[in-house]
Amino acid sequence: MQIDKVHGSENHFFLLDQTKLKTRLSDQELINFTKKIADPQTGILNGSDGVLVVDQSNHEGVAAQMRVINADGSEASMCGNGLRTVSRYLAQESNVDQFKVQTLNADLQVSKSGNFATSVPAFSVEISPVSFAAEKLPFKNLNTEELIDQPVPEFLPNLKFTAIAVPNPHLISFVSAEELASDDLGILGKRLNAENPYFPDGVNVSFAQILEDNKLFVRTYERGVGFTNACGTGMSATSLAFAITHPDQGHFEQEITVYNPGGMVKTIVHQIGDTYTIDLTGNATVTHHIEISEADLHAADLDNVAITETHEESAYQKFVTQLPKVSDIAVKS
Ligand SMILES: N[C@H](CCC[C@H](N)C(=O)O)C(=O)O
Repeated sequence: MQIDKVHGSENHFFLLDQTKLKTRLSDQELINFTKKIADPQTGILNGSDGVLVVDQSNHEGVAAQMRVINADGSEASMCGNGLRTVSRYLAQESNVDQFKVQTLNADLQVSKSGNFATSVPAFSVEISPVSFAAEKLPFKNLNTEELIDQPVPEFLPNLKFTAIAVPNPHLISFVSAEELASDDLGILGKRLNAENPYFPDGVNVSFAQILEDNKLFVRTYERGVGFTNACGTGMSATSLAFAITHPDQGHFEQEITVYNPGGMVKTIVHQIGDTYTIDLTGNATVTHHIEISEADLHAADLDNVAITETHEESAYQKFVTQLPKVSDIAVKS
């Protein structure tokens, strides 16, 4: 049995296709396997932010199903960077470049897009459904039904926050370069993902710096994970918050470039009536193939795996090196 190590913007995952197994891993086995392999101490290849689980879909017109198990064993309703890598995997399996993938709450349109750079394949995925409603995030005890560009001194003084479910929950603040570099994001992220009165299910927290018109840098503290190199749904939700709260700089229906600690993605934010959707485009990189027996998968035993490197990472690193330095862009604006 082969599993892959993949990444989108260096948001790393192991990809497991349950349809290739004689017996599928149960939910408990998936949790055990994820906790083991994703942990840099007990896992392989420095661990990951989680495991992407591919399975059959029984929805009509849908190619397959993707589930997202976070590094701590919790399940996320969506993963934007992960969906791009799952899309690439499915496209290669089926030789089809455009299809739908079932996620926990929605069937999402995906498609192959032009390479991001030489030997850096890229995919585009739909991020939806979007909601601002307190019960959808969910959040409570904030005396508001929607949190859009509002100060919340209980979180941090002097910052404004926007909460968006896409449909996994995100809390976003547009901040200065100094604030971005401070410890505040980690402290707030930890607080809102421990037991707290506001986000009972935890929340992915993103701080964004506006670099120029349609250009952002986003850093995310993820629920179930901690600091990540990049969070696809986070960058998508932040792009939407940008267009809504800074309409002079962030524009609907125009490409937004989002830099992150692991690279860069492109987003386009759409509004049809009062419905929002976001397109997220970025790399879908396979760094390793891993051979593991079916019995070892079920037992979460990683002692006898055989790892082969694909050599795609050097092309990705070259692409990252060619990106403009965020500090240079920020100084220009
Ligand atoms: N990294 C993912 C999101 C994982 C979400 C997860 N941490 C949660 O909502 O629990 C992304 O690229 O969209």
